[in-house]
Amino acid sequence: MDPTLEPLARSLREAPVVERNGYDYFVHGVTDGIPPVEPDVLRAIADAIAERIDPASVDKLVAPEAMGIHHGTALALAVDLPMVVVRKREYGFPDEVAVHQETSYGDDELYLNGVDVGDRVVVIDDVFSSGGTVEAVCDALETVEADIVDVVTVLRRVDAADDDISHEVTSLLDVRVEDGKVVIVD
Ligand SMILES: O=P(O)(O)OC[C@H]1O[C@H](OP(=O)(O)OP(=O)(O)O)[C@H](O)[C@@H]1O
Ligand SMILES: Nc1ncnc2[nH]cnc12
Repeated sequence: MDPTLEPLARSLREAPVVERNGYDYFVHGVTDGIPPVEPDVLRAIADAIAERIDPASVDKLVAPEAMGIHHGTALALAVDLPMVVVRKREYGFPDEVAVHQETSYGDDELYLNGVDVGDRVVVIDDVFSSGGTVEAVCDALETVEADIVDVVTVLRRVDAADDDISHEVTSLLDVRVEDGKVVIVD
């Protein structure tokens, strides 16, 4: 493991796990904003993602609401790129694209604005679980004919991920939940 991610790994092992619609949902600053996420952890995440992408060949970062936003923001500051938020709120702008998001424990509508034809984008999110959110965001980006350069999530739940998704996803840490605890998978 990247040694700068050790504090993140340590705190994940202590995260409480709650049941959400039959799904083992861990609660952590990275994925939920509670308990507080330490600046060093946020910085280490942004730096580790920055190392995995080539900012010179990217026009915009794209982060889904809500928990992609703090990681997208920290990365945008680190690599000096603009960031678009995929909202759960409809604006009704002429080029808005609406997609349906299905997660491991619920569903919602997502609305993409602010990405143009040919934009080279990197998608950033906190966690890849079933892959439903990444799939919905990528569908919306394909609808506007953006060029999806990379999809990066901080965490990947290897015990929930659907391998049959259309885009390769890079994650900083792979995790699973076992006996009510988060386990880091090497
Ligand atoms: O791979 P999936 O099964 O789609 O799960 C991952 C998604 O689930 C959470 O979003 P959610 O919309 O539930 O909540 P949030 O608004 O707190 O980000 C998380 O932030 C990811 O976007
Ligand atoms: N906070 C969270 N904990 C565990 N799995 C998740 N999948 C999406 N959000 C999650």
